[in-house]
Amino acid sequence: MKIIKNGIVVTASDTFQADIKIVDDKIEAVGLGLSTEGAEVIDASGRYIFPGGIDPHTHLDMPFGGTVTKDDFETGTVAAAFGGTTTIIDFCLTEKSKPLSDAIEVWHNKSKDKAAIDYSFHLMIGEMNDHVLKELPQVIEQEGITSFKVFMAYKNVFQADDATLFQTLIKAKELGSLVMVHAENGDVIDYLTKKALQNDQTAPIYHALTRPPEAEGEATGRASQLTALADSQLYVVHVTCEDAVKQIEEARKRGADVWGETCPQYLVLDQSIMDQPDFEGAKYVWSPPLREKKHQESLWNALRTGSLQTLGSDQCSFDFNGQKDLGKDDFTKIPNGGPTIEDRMSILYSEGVCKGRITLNQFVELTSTRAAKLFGLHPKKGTIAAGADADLVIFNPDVMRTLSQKTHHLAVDYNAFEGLEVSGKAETVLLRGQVIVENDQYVGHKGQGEYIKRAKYGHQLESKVAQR
Ligand SMILES: NC(=O)NCCC(=O)O
Ligand SMILES: [Zn+2]
Ligand SMILES: [Zn+2]
Repeated sequence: MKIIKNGIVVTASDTFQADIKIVDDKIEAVGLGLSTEGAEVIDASGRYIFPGGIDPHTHLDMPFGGTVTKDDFETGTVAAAFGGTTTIIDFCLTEKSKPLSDAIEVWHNKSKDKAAIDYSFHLMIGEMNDHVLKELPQVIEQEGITSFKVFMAYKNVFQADDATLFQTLIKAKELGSLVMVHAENGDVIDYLTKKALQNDQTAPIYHALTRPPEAEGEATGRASQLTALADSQLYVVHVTCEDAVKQIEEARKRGADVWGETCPQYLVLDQSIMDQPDFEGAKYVWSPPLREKKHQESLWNALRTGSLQTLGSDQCSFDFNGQKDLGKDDFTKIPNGGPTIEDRMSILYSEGVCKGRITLNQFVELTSTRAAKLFGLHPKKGTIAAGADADLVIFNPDVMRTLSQKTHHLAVDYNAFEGLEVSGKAETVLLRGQVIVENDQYVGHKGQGEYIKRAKYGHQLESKVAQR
């Protein structure tokens, strides 16, 4: 038994002083003056206690562009734990010609006995056909995978057509699951990319210039309309720009169930960083790309007003030396993505809460509670309440630190936020009642993270349509 004493408990709805009693892997009680008899006491004076972070968007040990992400389920989840994240949902990539179960087995093999924190999978749908339709109910019932990802971009690689997206929306509704989209117009991007290369525009900045905000806005609007037509629900991953935010806001005003996620890189970095000499811009090649600075204000407003509901990391790291440089002479060959899993929560706390853009409770909602609800993990995860898993972060708001590759816990050879000063630090992290980070050390063990089967219909509880 453990008692965390004297901390300030913060949930998505409340902030209050209380002790937390933990028995085995669960929270047994939250209240003032809990008896410490026979308990191991953790003093949290002057600290906040947050529910463990839930990162709904990661790519660990993922093949992409002829290489594989540098961070895998071991290094990536240890780094996540240092940042206060105790659950991730990783994207399981499928191949069109193979059964879905093959891909899921591959992802289990990548993660089993490796993950330091709890984990689950979303499943990519590349093409809708009779085999997929037949397999989906089993995937949901046996694997507890209740969310499906459709890529509207990456032509000739992951991109699915509108018929696939539409049928996935219809089927997901029938099966109580949620469709997620990477919303960019892949055909337009393909055309712009080919034109750029014909004009010898090969540097990293052209990655951004060939993927304009309009291409994201158009795809977001199209996916939202198809969702309304299918009377289904949609979660838009990595929203980067005003164009896409507007589409989500309009869809929500019309009463549609469209939710959106943004990521820390889009909140604090802008496109100008990609136009550096010596190929440095390759470190910041994401899809969708970093935008002009003006878009950051739209994203912050959307987080504050509830038009965007979650913060994912989109962790997808490649070394600068030896991986990003595959695209030295051609930006289309730079593997897309960056290291963000560890700093996701710190950046939102420091840039969001400390700068008065969001409240403490919104911080918890955006980094944990809403993802738990939308993806069928709540109330086991995402809150501090009797009966929930004791996934907890004891957070010191008074520490100032500088984000850097020298001090991060990822394997990748650079930090996307190098030099950024942040306030606050996840000092002690508990996973299901066990301390896994304390005194700047990882004290858990490899494979401690468990695979989580998620519930169906979680997002329906958040549904505007269902509420009506
Ligand atoms: N975002 C990115 O650039 N890489 C990861 C794959 C994806 O999410 O599209
Ligand atoms: Zn994506
Ligand atoms: Zn992603």
